[in-house]
Amino acid sequence: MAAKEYTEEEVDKHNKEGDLWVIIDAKVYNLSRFADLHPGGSNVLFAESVAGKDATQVFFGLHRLEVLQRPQYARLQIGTIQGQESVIRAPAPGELSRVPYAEPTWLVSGFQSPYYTDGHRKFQTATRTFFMEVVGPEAIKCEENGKRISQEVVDKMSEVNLMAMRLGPGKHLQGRTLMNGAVKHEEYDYFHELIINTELARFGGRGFVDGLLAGATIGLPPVLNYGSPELQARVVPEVLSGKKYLALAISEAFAGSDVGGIQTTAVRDGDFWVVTGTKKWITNGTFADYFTTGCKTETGFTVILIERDDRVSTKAIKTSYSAVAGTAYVTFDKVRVPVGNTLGKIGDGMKVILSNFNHERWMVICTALSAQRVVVEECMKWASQRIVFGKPLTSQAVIRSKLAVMISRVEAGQNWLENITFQMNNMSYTETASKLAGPIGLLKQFVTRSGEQIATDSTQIFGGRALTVTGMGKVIENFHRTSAFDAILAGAEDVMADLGVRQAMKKMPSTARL
Ligand code: HEM
Repeated sequence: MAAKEYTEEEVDKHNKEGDLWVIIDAKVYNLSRFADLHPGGSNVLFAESVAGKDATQVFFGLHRLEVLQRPQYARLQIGTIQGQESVIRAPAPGELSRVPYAEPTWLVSGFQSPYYTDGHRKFQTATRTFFMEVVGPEAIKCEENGKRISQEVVDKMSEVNLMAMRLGPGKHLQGRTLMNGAVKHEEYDYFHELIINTELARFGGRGFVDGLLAGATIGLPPVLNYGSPELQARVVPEVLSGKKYLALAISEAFAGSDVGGIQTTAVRDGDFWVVTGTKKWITNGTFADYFTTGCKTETGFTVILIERDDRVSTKAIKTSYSAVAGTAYVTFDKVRVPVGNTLGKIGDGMKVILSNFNHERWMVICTALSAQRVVVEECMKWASQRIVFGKPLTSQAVIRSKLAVMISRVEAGQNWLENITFQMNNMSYTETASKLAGPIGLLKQFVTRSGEQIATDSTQIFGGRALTVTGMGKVIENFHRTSAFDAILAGAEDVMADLGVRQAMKKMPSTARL
């Protein structure tokens, strides 16, 4: 950090080509040599109100704070302004945002919650710190370059048992040290998992949310709940330690939400299944070693764990979100799979898949809501720092009205989510399957419909900046481009809405009349 102090008068003398200083947030920057390299052009820097002056307001109308944190730009700072203190700073690892509605109320000072304990708070701090320090830089890099998450970061996630925790509470956590001891395995509940899902979606990249081994999160539970002890003993440790990767392979070009229509077939040949067919939109499929696969068998629908071999081929599908998710088209060409790899009973695959769907959908709700809250924070900051006609954007009633709707949607979703999470904590796995499928479906469609509205409103607030992949509006651009993923993956929005109502109709008492 440059220690030299200057007065504003001294800085003002450096206001021309070859000798150009500016002040941003009480810090003095020497832009003399940088001016010609400035991505926004050199002439804007020589404007009378900028050269040698305090350019804080104009700077934050055009750049994100992270620009000043990049090493190549941070080193342009040569000192500070005497008697002034810099006030703008990025949150430290683990720190909560103080922007209103940027955090759920349970994390806001002075607010109470019936659901969270001090243990959850401690876990939240440890988890946010971990994500900001270890995962965040990787998230930003991978979202941009489309490369899969590095083994180095996966290894660090395994050290804190992140993958295991993402499967929810259960015996698979026994004997593991969770998030460096921030929670004991017997205390771990769905609110801890909600915290993880919230933290992992805070980096403004929807592709990375799925690239962060979402495939195993949705594909391993069937192994854990329905695999034979031998299969579990081999596969579960490999996947939870990040040594092997796993994907859920249900959807096909032939069938999506209508799981019953799938065409991949498994035919018995002695102690083996011979599996033939294709799967589409398989998250993490490009790099998966195992595929939890929905197959048509003689007696119905059966789920089988298929290990990658030379009869399994995967091809990346170009989607509108980042290739980091490893979305694949998978072809099984007469793959021989031991019958011992069957998950659940033969012909009983629908039960395996349906019970798994609830947790998957709940997870999508958590991450979608978290991403929406990030959008609210971006809009709150932008609307405050963007000056139009001499006033901040927040002075426009139409902007405040959009913020009001956005905030209300996120808060409504959050409250409903916490209620459902509380029920999950107090129901058995089978009870969850029978009682919560409908509410989870309804909540998912509510949250994803909100997401579409939030995408539209935030784009209006950011204007042209929401249309560029980099710069001020990059989070909004990403959200707007990808919010439909949440509305489709794990069950299409309309199907979710319908499921919720159909489940409710089934429970209508025969005694009820107007
Ligand atoms: C330490 C000082 C500065 C640095 C390191 C810097 C760096 C950058 C960078 C990296 C960009 C590319 C866009 C982005 O990544 O956000 C940019 C764009 C720009 N900068 Fe600067 N800048 C500085 C100061 C200023 C100042 C004082 C002005 C005042 C007018 C300015 C005006 C612009 C403009 C107009 C753009 C284009 C913005 C857009 O495309 O939306 N910059 N600057």
